[in-house]
Amino acid sequence: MQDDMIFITGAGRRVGYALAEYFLTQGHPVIGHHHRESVECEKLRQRGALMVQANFEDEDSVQQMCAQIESQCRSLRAIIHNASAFTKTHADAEQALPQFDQFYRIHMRTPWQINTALIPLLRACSRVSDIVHITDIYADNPNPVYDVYCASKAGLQNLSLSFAKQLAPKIKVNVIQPGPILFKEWHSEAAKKAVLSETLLGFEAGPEPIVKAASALLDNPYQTGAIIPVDGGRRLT
Ligand SMILES: NC(=O)C1=CN([C@@H]2O[C@H](COP(=O)(O)OP(=O)(O)OC[C@H]3O[C@@H](n4cnc5c(N)ncnc54)[C@H](OP(=O)(O)O)[C@@H]3O)[C@@H](O)[C@H]2O)C=CC1
Ligand SMILES: Nc1nc2c(c(=O)[nH]1)N=C([C@H](O)[C@@H](O)CO)CN2
Repeated sequence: MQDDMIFITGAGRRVGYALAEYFLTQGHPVIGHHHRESVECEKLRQRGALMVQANFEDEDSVQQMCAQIESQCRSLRAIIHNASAFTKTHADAEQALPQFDQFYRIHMRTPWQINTALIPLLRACSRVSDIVHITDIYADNPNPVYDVYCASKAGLQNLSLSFAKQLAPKIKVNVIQPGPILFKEWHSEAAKKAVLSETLLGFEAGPEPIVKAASALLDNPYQTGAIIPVDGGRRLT
């Protein structure tokens, strides 16, 4: 059983993996969630992280993951909700309707289910503990091409504010809103160029700015209910 662990969802790749690497390097015990196995998962295991698997569309899978965490962890320093799906809304309504379930489950129901199950471990932390939800600047100002995704991120953002009200002062709850952090492999060069032309600072950030924002939130004793854009100014254009 370990104390004051940091639990990161979607830790098997990209931003989530960068977060797990950083907090391990800072000396924190880390629990990393993954949906699919990856080379990065094995690297985290080799560094001593506890890796847990779950499909966030399946509430039983999530419940089993939470039970596994409770059996191996005496307290949590933080939960960072990073896991997410990202697809355009299908043009065909019949294909779009299942996306509502997918995004609702991954972005709203599962973060709520995890927080609710693991609040006792957050309260058992030796100091004030944290929940960080990673949403999107699109939660405030949606891109209609991704309307269902955006609405689910807005729902997560609103849930975050309820958790902040419910859990203070022992647990802080904050939101990070990324902008163009890491494109997908399916983004065309033209699409990337268009996005960055609308981004004041003009470059694809990489995961480090999100790591910096998460670390700053955990270190700041006087932020809860905060919503922090990390977007190169994209939300202003
Ligand atoms: N990348 C960007 O430019 C931006 C990112 N964001 C947000 O930042 C966060 C990190 O972004 P990024 O690293 O690109 O995220 P990814 O798109 O790479 O997804 C993160 C993880 O979510 C997990 N995931 C997807 N579906 C499921 C599922 N059904 N059950 C469990 N886990 C699942 C995946 O796990 P696995 O790999 O194990 O399958 C994946 O590694 C996300 O919340 C994203 O919405 C917001 C705006 C911009
Ligand atoms: N889960 C994800 N959410 C988002 C991603 C991503 O890769 N995974 N990417 C974006 C876009 O790249 C956007 O930031 C650039 O237009 C948004 N959300």
